[in-house]
Amino acid sequence: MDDLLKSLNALGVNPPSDSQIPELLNPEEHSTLAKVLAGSADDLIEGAVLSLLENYLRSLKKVEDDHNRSLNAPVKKVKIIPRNALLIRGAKERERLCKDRQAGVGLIRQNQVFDNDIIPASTTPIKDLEYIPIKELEFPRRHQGKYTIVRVITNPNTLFDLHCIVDDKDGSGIPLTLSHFAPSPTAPSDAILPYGSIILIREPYVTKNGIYVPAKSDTRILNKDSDLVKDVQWAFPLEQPSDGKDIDQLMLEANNDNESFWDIIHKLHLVLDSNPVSYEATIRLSDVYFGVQRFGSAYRTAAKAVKLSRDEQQTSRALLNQARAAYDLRLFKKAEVLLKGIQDPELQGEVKRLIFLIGKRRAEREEGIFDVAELFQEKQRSSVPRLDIADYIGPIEVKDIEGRGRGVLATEDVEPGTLMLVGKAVGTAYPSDADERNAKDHTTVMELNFSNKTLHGTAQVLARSRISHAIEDAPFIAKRVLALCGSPTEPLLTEYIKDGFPLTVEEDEAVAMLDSESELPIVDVDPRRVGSVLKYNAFGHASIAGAETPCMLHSLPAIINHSCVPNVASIHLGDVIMSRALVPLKKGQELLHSYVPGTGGGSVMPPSQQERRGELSKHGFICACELCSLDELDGEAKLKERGLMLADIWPRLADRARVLHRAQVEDNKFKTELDQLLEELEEFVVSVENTFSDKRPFELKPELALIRRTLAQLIARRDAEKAIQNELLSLSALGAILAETHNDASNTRKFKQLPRLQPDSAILSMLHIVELLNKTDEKASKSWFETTKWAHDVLVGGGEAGFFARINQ
Ligand SMILES: C[S@@+](CC[C@H](N)C(=O)[O-])C[C@H]1O[C@@H](n2cnc3c(N)ncnc32)[C@H](O)[C@@H]1O
Repeated sequence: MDDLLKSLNALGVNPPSDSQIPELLNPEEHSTLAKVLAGSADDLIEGAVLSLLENYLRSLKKVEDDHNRSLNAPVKKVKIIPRNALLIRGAKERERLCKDRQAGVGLIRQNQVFDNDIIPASTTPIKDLEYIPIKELEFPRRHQGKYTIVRVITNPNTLFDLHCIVDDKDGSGIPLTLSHFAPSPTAPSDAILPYGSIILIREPYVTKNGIYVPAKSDTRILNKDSDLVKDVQWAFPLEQPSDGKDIDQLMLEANNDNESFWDIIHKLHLVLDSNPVSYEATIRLSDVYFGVQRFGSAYRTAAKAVKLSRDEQQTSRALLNQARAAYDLRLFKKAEVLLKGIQDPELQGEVKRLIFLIGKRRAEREEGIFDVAELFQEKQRSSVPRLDIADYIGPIEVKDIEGRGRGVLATEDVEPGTLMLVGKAVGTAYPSDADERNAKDHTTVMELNFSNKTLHGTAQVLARSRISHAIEDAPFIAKRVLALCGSPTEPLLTEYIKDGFPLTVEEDEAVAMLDSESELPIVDVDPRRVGSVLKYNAFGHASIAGAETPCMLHSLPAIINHSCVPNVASIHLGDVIMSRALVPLKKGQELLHSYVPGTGGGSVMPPSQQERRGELSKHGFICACELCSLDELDGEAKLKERGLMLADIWPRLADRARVLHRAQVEDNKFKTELDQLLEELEEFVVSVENTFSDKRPFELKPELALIRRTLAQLIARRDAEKAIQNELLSLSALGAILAETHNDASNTRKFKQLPRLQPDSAILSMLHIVELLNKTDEKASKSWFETTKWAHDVLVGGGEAGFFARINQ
């Protein structure tokens, strides 16, 4: 990949964007991609780009073939390479990576993963394994029943995978690759696995390139005084790795807020290596962990700082950090206890603020009281929003549902608009999280798995790593991830589902895990299991085409099963999902929302049955919802005809409509074009309408909604009445049922049933009706405005303040 990028750069051509990456792998897309990448450059450049893309695919094929060959090679003993040669090789690799990083503007990193189905993570407990030294390892094979212990002797390189040279107590050296080890591609590996770290590797898998560890849970980082290594005599001593900087200098740099969090963490580790009892370095380390969302580490480090503190002021400051971390981990009782211990008068303001926030979070958790308007604003303030809210579980329960695994049911009859549940993501990855070091250093990760032919983009890879690391940081969240399904055919992990829902751990138990003096109870987190949980449960994992969208996992919302016509409106606010009843739900009725992008909101053409089936195919079920049954009535031929019309004719009509809708000057040319387009749109509506069977008993025809709305926008200049009719038809197409008295100005709830799909588009249609009526019938307009606010409250929540916060966005 680097070669491809360098060659494109030499031609003066931009690298492919996140969303263009999948096209690199599809030879049929190459000519279009070459055209787009070459832009207005001449044909010669376009031809050169095309041949670069073809070469790239050929080189990938070669990598795949080499890999497959190596898997079938006869087993041999590893060759022990002289230690010096290995050290030089390690240093060179690192130098190359540093250079790449420095030149890293627009850098795309490719990460080809081969392991998935071939090398599963080890599950054998360490006590059942026997030690094996490096010199007895063989390749290619997994050493079942064995473990080895190695020591990092070169500073590692990273890109999720971590590469370094290690030796064992006999002094034999070998390259080591640790898969999924880094939480981010820009995190300096020295912060994650400092030089000198001692690692136990369960059932090591060895290839011709050295030891390859497929899952982080196959390793344990051992303390130097651990029973397994404290008496070991290492054949070679370690050299001091402080990059030649003295401790004061490192501490000074670690206090610089302009440095990246991971760089600071690295420097603080070096300081603490030479002075483990430094309060200053420990408290600073706990500060910095908040920035990388490591609240468990922040908590434990702050607790250490409390012990190291030398006066009241230092103790108070460390207690405050520990309380903040407990708050972030939603351990409110513990946070309150810690806050009570803070004596420093200067910190009382912050103590009060945290007590206030705890009260707010409790009201959210216990009573479902949320300030939606404030959440909208908070979301707007950040490009990578992570909102401060508590989860809420409304009148719902989780039960097994025949043919669907588990599902979420209402525990009482509820009215539309009732808040059913609110969930904050267990882990969130925004593609730009990969650029934390420097905004210009755009890192795109493409992970291509040859064995199962899947391709993951930056956010998806990041989410998997981050969630795996988050579990390690706060092991009590393991359940919230690993109790979710890993695929429609794989069994659930019994140890995580045995206590049922809501997948939380009692606060005292969680605190005991964090406070434990011994090493933390280790949860076996196989990042590949986390990856498959994400694939079937995360929002933003739908397809690689969503490479630029965030990827996030919400444990309870993930249990809601799918319908193309939802009965709950699940809205996304940053990393939060709020689900409200969209129809009156009966006790025992199953909550259903849509897994298919485009059914939730925005002015996009709702997906056709074929597109919905495509999106759902990985889930292994054929949807039999209301809409799918209606589409069945249309028959194959008509569905196909509709699909073709929408793919071929609609985009061009929509483009022309967009231009005319925005036009400022209404000259003769504009008028002729508008007449013509209106005529074509009316004809198009009729043709699309004809693809729906007469047997459909109601108006749910999502594909007509956007066309009707577009027509309404254009026709409004000519005929307000007709525009209103089209908006009403658009709402019906989204599943709304109008009240018989919807013309009546005194009726502020114009619907028997609110739209079931695309709530945002529906709100826009309603606002357009308000605007159109305002010119002719102020009373009716006001009444529709009240309806719109009510509809917004039912669909999205937040009352009037929420409505205004949202439409002002
Ligand atoms: C996000 S999970 C939903 C929770 C899941 N039922 C469970 O027990 O963990 C998605 C999986 O649920 C199942 N599922 C969801 N909606 C379904 C439906 N309408 N019909 C059948 N299975 C469904 C599929 O196995 C799908 O892969």
